[in-house]
Amino acid sequence: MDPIIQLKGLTKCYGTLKAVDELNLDIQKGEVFGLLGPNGAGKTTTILMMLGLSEPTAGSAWVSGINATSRPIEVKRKLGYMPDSVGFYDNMTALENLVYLGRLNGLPEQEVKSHAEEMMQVVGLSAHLHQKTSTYSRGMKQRLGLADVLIKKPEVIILDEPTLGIDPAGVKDFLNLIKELSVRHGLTVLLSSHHLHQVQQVCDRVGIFVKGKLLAEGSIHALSGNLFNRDGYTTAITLGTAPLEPLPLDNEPGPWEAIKKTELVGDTIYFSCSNDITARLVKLYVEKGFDVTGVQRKEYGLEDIYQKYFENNSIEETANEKSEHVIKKSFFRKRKAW
Ligand SMILES: Nc1ncnc2c1ncn2[C@@H]1O[C@H](COP(=O)(O)OP(=O)(O)OP(=O)(O)O)[C@@H](O)[C@H]1O
Repeated sequence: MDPIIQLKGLTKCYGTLKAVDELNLDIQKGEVFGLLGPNGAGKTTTILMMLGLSEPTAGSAWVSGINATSRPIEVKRKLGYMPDSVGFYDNMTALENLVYLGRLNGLPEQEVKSHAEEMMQVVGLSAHLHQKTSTYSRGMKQRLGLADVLIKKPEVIILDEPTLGIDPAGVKDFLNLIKELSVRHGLTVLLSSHHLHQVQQVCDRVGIFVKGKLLAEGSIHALSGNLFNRDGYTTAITLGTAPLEPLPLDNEPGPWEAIKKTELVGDTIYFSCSNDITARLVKLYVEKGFDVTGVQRKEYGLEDIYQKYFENNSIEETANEKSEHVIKKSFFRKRKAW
């Protein structure tokens, strides 16, 4: 099946600055794709080109087989875009707001109200249909924003930092809702965010952007696998009594040639290996009569993946309040021992 989103050599220059640099990306129908990158990486510029709101310098963006640049109006019918802050008419109720937007989007008069009510139900706001949006919390406004995006029955929704300013419980609910929409309704979701933990929870695949280029793209599992291939597997074994030195394995039968480095720190031995031999190591220590009190196999999460891909890129801090603390936390957080 053809990808629902296809970016082919997509490039955007502002004067001498290449904001987006020959971007190639395919996104399949029903996928939840996470766009990750620091401020100024080119995410918004890419989204604007997909929406047909900005013209590429070179290359093309396709949505449902429609060229976003040459047929922007048709593309907008396929796409729903939710910016990081959604505005409503405060003096109108939530339902009135939605009905108004539905009419603007050309929904037939006989179905606009029932469809708006249905969307309110989908996003969990049925109990607040007739409440003025001025009294809505930030989390409720984001849900209403989603209903607003869904009302025109898009095939793809693009969400820019959708959980900004929502409390942790609200974030969890919102992410679950996105996932559910994707699974139940086959909706394709493009989520632009700095919140790595949230992206990890909800996205099938991620793309890591920096300085207009896509440095890596794939499932978290695949990207994590790449790092294992590059850096190897690490297993930490903690013993009840601190050994004087790691076991000399030279004369033992087993896959020990996989071990590249061994390090003893306190009562924990760290093994860096070319493949995963955790189970064999535990078995060996138990057979030798040691009390094994802890075993940990290093797993790469999205934060590690992000950090690794940025290792050789200097990160410019910006004054953008929106994500400054999140970026700092992700990039400069003291690494754990391993
Ligand atoms: N209209 C414009 N004119 C000139 N430069 C621009 C324009 N829009 C964006 N840029 C520049 O292009 C680069 C990419 O910006 P973009 O807004 O796409 O990044 P972003 O990844 O969305 O960042 P953020 O996370 O801060 O929203 C930045 O260096 C930005 O300053």
